[in-house]
Amino acid sequence: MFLRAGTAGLSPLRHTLRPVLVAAMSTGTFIVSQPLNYRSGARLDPVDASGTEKALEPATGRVIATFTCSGEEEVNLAIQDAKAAFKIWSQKSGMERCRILLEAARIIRDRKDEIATVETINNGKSIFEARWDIDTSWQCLEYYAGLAGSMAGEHIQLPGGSFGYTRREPLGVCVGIGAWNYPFQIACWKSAPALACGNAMVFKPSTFTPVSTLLLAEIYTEAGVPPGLFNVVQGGAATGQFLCQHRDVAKVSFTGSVPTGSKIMEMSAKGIKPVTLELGGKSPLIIFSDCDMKNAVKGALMANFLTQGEVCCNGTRVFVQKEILDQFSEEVVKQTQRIKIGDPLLEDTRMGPLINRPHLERVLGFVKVAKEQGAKVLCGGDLYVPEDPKLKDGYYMRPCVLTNCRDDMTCVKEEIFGPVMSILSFDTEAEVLERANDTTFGLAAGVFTRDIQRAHRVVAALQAGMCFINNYNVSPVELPFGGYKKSGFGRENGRVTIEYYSQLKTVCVEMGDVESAF
Ligand SMILES: NC(=O)c1ccc[n+]([C@@H]2O[C@H](COP(=O)([O-])OP(=O)(O)OC[C@H]3O[C@@H](n4cnc5c(N)ncnc54)[C@H](O)[C@@H]3O)[C@@H](O)[C@H]2O)c1
Repeated sequence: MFLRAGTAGLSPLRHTLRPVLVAAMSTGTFIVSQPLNYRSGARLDPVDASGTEKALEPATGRVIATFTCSGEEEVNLAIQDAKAAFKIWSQKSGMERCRILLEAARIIRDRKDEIATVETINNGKSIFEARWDIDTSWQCLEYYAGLAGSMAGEHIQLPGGSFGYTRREPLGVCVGIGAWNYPFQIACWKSAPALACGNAMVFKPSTFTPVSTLLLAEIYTEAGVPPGLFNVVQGGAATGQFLCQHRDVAKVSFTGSVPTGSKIMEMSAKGIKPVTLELGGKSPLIIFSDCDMKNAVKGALMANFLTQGEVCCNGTRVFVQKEILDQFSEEVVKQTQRIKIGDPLLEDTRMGPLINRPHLERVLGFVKVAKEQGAKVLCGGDLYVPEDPKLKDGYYMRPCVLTNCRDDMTCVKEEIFGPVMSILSFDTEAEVLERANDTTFGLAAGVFTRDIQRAHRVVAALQAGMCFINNYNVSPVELPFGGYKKSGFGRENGRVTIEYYSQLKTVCVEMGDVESAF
């Protein structure tokens, strides 16, 4: 299969100058030779640099792209370009924006396999899962396309026939900064509401996963957004800082770690820019003894092992009521050992490699410390070397289940961001709530029980922005997603996100004479 390049909307000159992209889409062969920045509706190399980076294929450890990180001048150009496109886009009606976003959603849906393949190659997650990510990506565009046409203000009657009204207006040029675990999906979850509200966006992917966002940029162009409306700049912290500090940026939406989120907030504070922060977590999953055991076990695996455990909202602190601890642990281990690890492009693989070698070593380090602190490894937690020789330099490990865990252990307190589940036992509802909330994070939480009153009572008491009852880690785009406490603020998805990408203008209209104090 060949990677199809979206070309509609490009000038003939640009089109013919465009280098031929890539390559056979199988593990060990994919190379990106095209530029990875996107501005004015075309791929290009940045005019200045703040270093170079290499992107890897985690399955094999191969370099698939070497790229230049954008310097200050390139960031300026991307933002100026977005400003010009904003002038055109913000004047369009909601229905006009709706049609273009629907077309972009259609193209993503049609190219799902190809985009999922690129995502799998650059991120390492299984192709099975990557297709889910692409589904929640086009669904997000469809959802906000649907809302674009009905965005409206209010009309408020005042005394004497006077009245006021409100206009819901876009913010301007928004910046999106993404993490590496859901590269395409994060770019969609930020850009869809931003564009639906009439904004432009400059997006910076993680340096580990620069590739798939370019496909989104090309798709937006093909669907008919004005050139410059969605630009991509590549780079790390330096490029991110140029974006956050830029005076013409109206808003920053960030997905990543707590320490970086705190820096983003500081930089944005100087320009009084609103920020959305989607940060890390150490979420609790509470399994009561009256649960449906089969579903609770499936829920625990969903809560821990998607994308090799590199998921912000994972329920990694699995609290199990004492009566069922042994039975639950035994079943979880059985299911975990069945997870097929290996080449992420194979249809039956369910766990691919971690993102890179340092991260793999960091995750294995957490397992080592857990053992030293008294945890017992029920399964996994060690390196995995696939039989296929082309995978020997990939970053694989066996998914790990730890038991005998205590609340004060490092593996229970810190975000590991790898396939490591910590099982803790509890006696009472009051006790488990106290312990579940004893964390500085508050992204997600889950509860498995057949007692409907208990389920709602428990989620009401949990300090987390996204709570699941009798399931875990499903992401319907209709539901708002975001954190409490140090997991951030602002929301993505759902109707409420319109509030985070727009502002209200109030207009007060006098129908009589001015009543003056003078
Ligand atoms: N809440 C969510 O929705 C969500 C989703 C995915 C990941 N995450 C979190 O993201 C983290 C993992 O992602 P990561 O390792 O890419 O996080 P990270 O904070 O290291 O990087 C995130 C992004 O910020 C950029 N960046 C780094 N320093 C910067 C700076 N000083 N100024 C501006 N930009 C800067 C990076 O280049 C990258 O694009 C985990 O903590 C995970 O929980 C949260």
